[in-house]
This record gives sequence, C-alpha cells and structure tokens, in this order.
Amino acid sequence: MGNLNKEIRDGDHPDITEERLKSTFDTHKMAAQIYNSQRAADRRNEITSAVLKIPELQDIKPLPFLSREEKVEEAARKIGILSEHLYDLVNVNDGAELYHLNNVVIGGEGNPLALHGVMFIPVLQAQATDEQKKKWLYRAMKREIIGTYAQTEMGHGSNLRKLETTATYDKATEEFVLNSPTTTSMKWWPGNLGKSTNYAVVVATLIINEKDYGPHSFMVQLRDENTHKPLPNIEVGDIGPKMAYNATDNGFLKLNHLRIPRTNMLMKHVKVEKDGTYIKPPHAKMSYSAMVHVRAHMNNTMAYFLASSLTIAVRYSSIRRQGHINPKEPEVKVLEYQTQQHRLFPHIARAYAFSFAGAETVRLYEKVKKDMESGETELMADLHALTSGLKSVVTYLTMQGIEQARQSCGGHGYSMASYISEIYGIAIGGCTYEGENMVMLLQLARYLMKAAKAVKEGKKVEGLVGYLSAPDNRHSLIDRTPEKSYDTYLKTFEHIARQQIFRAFDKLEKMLTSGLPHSEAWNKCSVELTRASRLHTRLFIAQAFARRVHDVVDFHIKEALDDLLHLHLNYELLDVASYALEDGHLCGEQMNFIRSELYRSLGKIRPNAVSYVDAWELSDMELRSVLGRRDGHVYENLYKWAQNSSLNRTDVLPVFEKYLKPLMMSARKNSKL
Ligand SMILES: CC/C=C\C/C=C\C/C=C\C/C=C\CC/C=C/C(=O)SCCNC(=O)CCNC(=O)[C@H](O)C(C)(C)COP(=O)(O)OP(=O)(O)OC[C@H]1O[C@@H](n2cnc3c(N)ncnc32)[C@H](O)[C@@H]1OP(=O)(O)O
Ligand SMILES: Cc1cc2nc3c(=O)[nH]c(=O)nc-3n(C[C@H](O)[C@H](O)[C@H](O)COP(=O)(O)OP(=O)(O)OC[C@H]3O[C@@H](n4cnc5c(N)ncnc54)[C@H](O)[C@@H]3O)c2cc1C
Repeated sequence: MGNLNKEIRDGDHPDITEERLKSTFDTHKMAAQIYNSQRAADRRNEITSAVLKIPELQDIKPLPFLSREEKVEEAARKIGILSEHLYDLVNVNDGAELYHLNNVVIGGEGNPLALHGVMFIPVLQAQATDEQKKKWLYRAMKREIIGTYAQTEMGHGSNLRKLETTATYDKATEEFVLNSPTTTSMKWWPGNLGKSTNYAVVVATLIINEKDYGPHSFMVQLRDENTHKPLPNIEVGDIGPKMAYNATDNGFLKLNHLRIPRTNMLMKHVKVEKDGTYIKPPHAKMSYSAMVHVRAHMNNTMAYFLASSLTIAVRYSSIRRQGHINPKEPEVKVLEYQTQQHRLFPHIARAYAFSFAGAETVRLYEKVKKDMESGETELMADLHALTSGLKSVVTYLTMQGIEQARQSCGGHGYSMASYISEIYGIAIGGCTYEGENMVMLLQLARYLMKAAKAVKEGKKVEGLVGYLSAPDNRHSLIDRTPEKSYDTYLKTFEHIARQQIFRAFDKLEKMLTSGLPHSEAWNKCSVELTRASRLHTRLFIAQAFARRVHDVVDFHIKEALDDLLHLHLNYELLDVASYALEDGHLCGEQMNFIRSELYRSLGKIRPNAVSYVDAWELSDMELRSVLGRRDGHVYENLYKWAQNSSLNRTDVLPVFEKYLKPLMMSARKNSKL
C-alpha cells in the first residue's frame, strides 16, 4: 500500500514528511468528500498539472510585489492566454472546474471577467427572455462582450427600494430613460465596471406614468465594442484602491438621461408592454436572483479561503520549532502547543463544515432555480432565509479563522510572504457584499419570527424550522446517556436556537402589544433577532456536518471526519453555551465534560493535522505562500522571496542622499557644537 497522504515527496522537509507519514486516511479520498466526488477531486489535480505545463500561465513574480496597475494588467494578460487554452483545460460548462482554474492561474485578487462569470451571465440566464438570451447571453458566453452587475449606488446598497437611478418609461418612443439624478445615485462598487466591461445589467427604479414599481434590471451597453470608449451620456471609471482585491476594477457609473429600447429590460418574469402596462412577476423578488446565486455559492468560496489560510498555518506550524515542552528535549514544533492546536483545529473543522453545508445549499439553489424556470416559486423563501443566514455566519466565522491562522504564524504571518493578509482582505469583503451581514441576518429573522408565530398559534412547522415544533428536553442529555451520540449535541443546539427564537419573538410581541409601531419594535429587538438567526444557522451547519459524516461509507474517512465533527460540536457548543446555562439546560458538570472532550479532540486531531489540510489539495501555485509551501522549505525561500523587493535593487536608495544624509549630517553638526 502507498502512502495515505498523497503529498509525500523525496527532498521535502523531514518535519513535514514526519507529519504526513502519520496520516490515518487517504488524503485524495478525503478530497472527494470536500469536492463532492472523486471525479471532481481528480479533475482539480489534472487541471493544476496541465496549467503547470504552460509557462505563460505562471505568475511573472509574486503578486505582492506588483503595483495595482501591474496586478490589473497581469490578470488581463492571463485571461487572454487562458482563452486560448480554455477548452483544452476545463469543461467550460462546469462551474467548479472554471473556479479552480481561476484560483490556480489568477488567484483571488480578481480579473476582468470576475463579475462576468459570477453575476452577469447568471442574471441573463435567470431573467432574460429567449430572444434576449440570443442577443446577449450567447455572445457573453463566448466572451464577445464582457459585462457586470451594477446595482449598488454611492448612497444606497442595502435598501434596494431606495435606489435613486431611475428607468422612466417613455411610451411615445418605447424607450426607458436611465438617469442618475444626484451624486449619491451614481453606481458605486460593481466589480469590473470601472475599466474592463462594455455592458452591464443596471438595476434601476422603474417608473411608469410617475408610479414607482421598485428595482428592475436593464441591459445597458457602456462602451463602444471596438474602441472601448464610453458611449455618449455615460460616465464610467474606477473607484480606487481597496483593502484587497485590487486586481479588480470596482467602478462607478453615471447615466445622463440615457435612452435604451423597451426590450432592454430583462423580461423573462416581469413585463412592461408597449403601452406601458406593467405585468407583475410570479414572485416579487424574482429579480433578486443574481444575489441569491452568489450567496448560495459563498459557503464554498469561504470554506476555500479558510482552508487556504489553514493549510498555510498548519504546514508552517509543523516546521516551525520554537521553545520546549520538555526542557531536556530539542525545541518542539509549534504545532505541539495546545494553544496552537486550539487556535487552528476548530477552524479546520469549520472549513469542512462550511463545505458540507455549502453542498446542501447549492443543491437547494439548483432545485429552486429549476422551479423558477417554470414560474414555481414556493421554495424561494426557504432558500432566501437559508442563504441569508449562512452568508452572514460563514463569512464572519471565516474572518475569525483566517485571522487566527495569521496570528498563529507569528511575525512571518504578518509578511505578505504568508499571503494570509491578502486572503483575509478578499474573504472579509464577503461580510459586506451580497448583503451586509446584519441586514441579511435580519432577513432570516423575519422568516424565523413567522415560524415562531405559527408555532405559538398551535400550527406545525416543517423543513428548516421543523425543530421549533418538535419535542424538547428540559435538560440536555449530553453526558447523561450511556451511548455517545451526536444527537444529544444536536438536540442541545436545537434547544438553544429555539429558546433564543422565542425569546426574540416574545420581546417583539410585547412591544407590539404595548403599541409600538412594527418597525420601531423590530429595531429595538434587532440584536436579539440577529442572535436568533446566528444560532439557527449554526445549528444548520452542525446538522449538515453530521449528515455528511453519517453518509460516508469508507471506514477511515468516516473515522477522520467523525473526529473533526466531535471537535466541532464541542467547540461550537462551548462558544454558545451561555444560552444553555441561562435556563439550566446545561449544568456546570456537563460544561466540564464538554471542555474535556474538546481537549481530548485536539489530541486526537493532532497526528492528522497536516493531512486534514493537505486533503484540500491546494497546490503551491494557487496558495502563493512561502510559509504554506508543500515541501516545508520555508526559510531559504523566505530569503529568496525578499530579493523581489524593489527596495533591494540598489544598496543605497536615493532617499539617503535626499533626506537621511542631511538629517544625520545636521544632527552630527549640532552635537559637535
Ligand atoms: C459563484 C461565485 C461565488 C462567490 C464569489 C467568488 C469569489 C469572491 C471574491 C470576490 C468577490 C466577487 C464577487 C462579489 C460580487 C458582489 C456583488 C454584490 O454585492 S451585488 C449587490 C448585492 N446587494 C445586496 O445584496 C443588497 C442587499 N439588500 C437586499 O437584498 C434587499 O434590499 C433586502 C432583501 C434586504 C430587502 O429587500 P426588499 O425588497 O426591501 O424586501 P423586504 O425587506 O420588504 O422583504 C419583502 C419580502 O421579500 C422577501 N425577500 C427578499 N429578498 C428575497 C429573495 N431574494 N428571495 C425570496 N424572498 C425575498 C423578504 O424575506 C420579505 O419576505 P416576508 O415579507 O418576510 O415574507
Ligand atoms: C468587494 C466588494 C465587491 C462588491 N461588488 C459589487 C458588485 O459587483 N455589484 C454591486 O452592485 N455591488 C457590489 N458591492 C456593493 C455591496 O453589495 C454593498 O456595499 C453591500 O450590499 C452593503 O451595502 P451598503 O454599502 O449600502 O452598506 P450600508 O447599508 O450603508 O451599511 C452600513 C451599516 O448600516 C447597517 N444597516 C444598513 N441597513 C440596515 C438595516 N435595515 N438594519 C440594520 N442595520 C442596517 C449595516 O449593517 C452596516 O453596519 C461590492 C462591495 C464590496 C465591498
């Protein structure tokens, strides 16, 4: 039998090889769990190998040494080369293959086609009529035109009903007049809007006969297809550097009474007829589909960002030696410290959990998308609630995990050589885009409050909130039953979420009964409401993890995932235990049990730590991290990496003659006086 950890190679750092030799499971079989099939895991590696054979697709130098302009140019250069090889490298109809190709070749900092693939094409697929698809979608898929999704304005992002850009129907000419009447009405933020795209789906407030019909989607050509010059009545540009994600030209757009044909409104579900008659869609929020599309996929992208940071941190922690546990023995790998394990392992478990919850979410999303094709909208509310909660909780916990990974690398974690700070910057954008996290938690809370009301009225609720109608134990059975079952943990999570949902509900009802208007009462309860949403979502994540472990057949993989799940349940429960202590559902003795199970779990995970992160099969090319190198040879490569610094081109910088020398000279002169 070969090595179970598939990353072992001759010449690697002995400390990392030692870790890999301890693996109790086949890392490539584990990759099949993460990427949802063995075929998908195989394809990722095949794509990486093929890319490595194309010299023009390699980074010209480490990305942190590029200026913003160079980053934009480098991403565009690679997109050009990729287009030549695309059909040989991937199945272009497979989103996961395309996503992987992008991560390996270009990385997370963006590229001119980022929003084209992530939102422009999906919005056309979901909202364009067949005729409109012929006109734009097929051209977009062949990349004859490049588009983006332009919704957010300088003054409004969260509250779509107050978008100031107007699309006023002119019956006489059968046109819409698109206008940005104020500075704050300018589109501000859309990815690739600034310089790359020549088309955009613009979301504007529809006005017919002076009546406001709310946000609707319109196809707008921004630039000449040959010269790329902005068209008349259009002002467009880049919004400037950001915290990260700087290979992308997030942009602004001002429309000055721009006229577009009536048929440029995306009309698959909603219509404005020639005479201005408005025909409602089957569901009022069908036009929000592009946002739901991204939210549904964000769990997996966040899992990927988190796993990338942890791969870097865990590999580095296995070659970094510092300090002693036993003073008579050599310095230990920092991974031996319990604090280091506690800092990293629960986040490894979360990365797996997000990936499994993500797979379930994408399945529901695909079903709803198919239903919507035929006008069936029943599950839209469930999907909106689920994706709103997950989007918020997963991005927030990912942020925490990446930052812990950075700190766990000590000083070198702060260097861009770790690349963790860039991953952090990219990932935390997710707390804001596709709906600011608090705003989206409050969307889920609306759904939860409706369910709570139904239960209070004696109705049975099912599906994602079914547990609100299920029997509850007054006291948790954790450590109170002979068999060790995850059910006792999941029931405790259910109890905690249920209690909080009803606590928020009762508070809201009390305020409403006292005569407070709904919106004011809602605001005064909103912290409690967001707590309810978080707890409900964390329950779902734990359940999704347990469902996946239950379904795994391979004994060794099941055992390894079981260890991670055990860690996850104990760690997460400790994190929210105050809710269960408050009403005596858990007692001090059970808390001690949970804590000791957590510490036991850390020890159980330790031998497989490197293998759990290796199983994500993230190549050096896509990690772009000196600390996270597969071979563990960090130190000599840190030194090589620093040679790229432009400050090292000369021994003496011009600033010496200009500023430092006069400063020192004058100081020396003064001290002689
Ligand atoms: C595939 C690739 C994946 C990931 C990216 C990869 C890599 C990441 C790297 C870099 C980044 C790349 C891309 C980022 C791109 C970012 C793009 C954007 O940010 S686009 C702009 C996004 N903007 C928002 O999300 C705005 C948030 N606001 C809203 O969505 C709405 O304003 C809000 C839902 C908050 C309110 O809407 P409103 O119309 O006012 O409704 P109201 O509150 O009154 O609710 C009425 C009723 O409708 C229900 N509802 C709302 N939305 C939906 C929906 N989508 N589906 C179903 N139902 C919905 C709502 O619950 C309520 O129901 P009830 O009355 O309670 O029954
Ligand atoms: C990297 C990145 C990429 C983006 N890409 C795109 C894109 O391609 N296309 C596009 O159209 N947009 C894009 N955006 C914009 C993004 O979608 C919005 O910034 C986001 O939806 C948040 O809206 P806002 O900026 O209006 O925040 P605000 O709503 O102004 O948020 C400010 C604060 O107010 C709070 N708040 C607001 N409303 C409420 C409420 N009702 N209840 C309680 N609290 C509230 C928020 O919680 C937050 O704390 C992008 C943004 C980023 C950062």
